[in-house]
Amino acid sequence: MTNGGKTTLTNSLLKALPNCCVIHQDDFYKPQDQIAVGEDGFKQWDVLESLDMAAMLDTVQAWLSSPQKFARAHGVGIQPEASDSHILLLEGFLLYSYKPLVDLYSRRYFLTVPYEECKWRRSTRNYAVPDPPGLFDGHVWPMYQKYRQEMEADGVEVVYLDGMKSREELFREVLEDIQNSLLNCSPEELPAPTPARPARPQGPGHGCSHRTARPAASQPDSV
Ligand SMILES: Nc1ncnc2c1ncn2[C@@H]1O[C@H](COP(=O)(O)OP(=O)(O)OP(=O)(O)O)[C@@H](O)[C@H]1O
Ligand SMILES: NC(=O)c1ccc[n+]([C@@H]2O[C@H](CO)[C@@H](O)[C@H]2O)c1
Repeated sequence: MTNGGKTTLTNSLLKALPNCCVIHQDDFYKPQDQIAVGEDGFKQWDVLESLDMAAMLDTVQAWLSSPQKFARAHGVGIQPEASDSHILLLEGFLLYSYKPLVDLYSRRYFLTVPYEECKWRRSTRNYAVPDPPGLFDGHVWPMYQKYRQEMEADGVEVVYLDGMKSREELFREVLEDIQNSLLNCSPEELPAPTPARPARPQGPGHGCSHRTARPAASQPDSV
């Protein structure tokens, strides 16, 4: 959710994880003159239609087709000795409402804070386009509720994170979880070609999509 602490957490993870790239959803906002004005009189910054999600998907696909090339193009140093895994972090407030992306994720995290905290944090922020008076209660919060309800009704599974925890605690919690999922993707645990893959906790996803595709014979014993 807005002001849950996504950027703060993402920046810490980015520094800690090897071969890690990030894509920020806010970078895909349409130009301001293409943001509709709703019946409520507010510019609709918090609806999916205000973002160029096709362009965001293209960027994710570019990473999927070659994480090394993507990392090089974005100035991320490759550390081949660290592991042969690559990680892509997506950071944004409407990541689980755009169908073509929903099943691509290996892990889905959702930071939440209570209404009062969210409103307070938001009031301290300076966005490129400042919030007009009444935007939070008239648009931001209702849209947050709407999209979250839809996500839950659609059965999109997420790992909820309590955004009231300290920055450090959240960082440790998620870092550990990511490291565990990397371990669970070690070659000896990759599914054999014929039997069905055991159910992953978060639905189909891409599972080990962060692993750079390599011929099985050349894979190391562990990540
Ligand atoms: N764990 C935390 N505890 C207290 N304050 C936090 C925590 N994490 C972030 N903050 C503060 O809350 C505000 C929002 O943080 P941040 O920019 O990371 O959120 P965001 O979810 O990316 O917001 P946005 O809606 O702009 O996408 C900032 O002022 C930040 O310093
Ligand atoms: N990044 C922007 O251009 C912009 C402009 C106006 C409002 N916002 C707000 O950013 C949040 C998502 O990070 C949303 O709640 C928008 O209201 C962003």
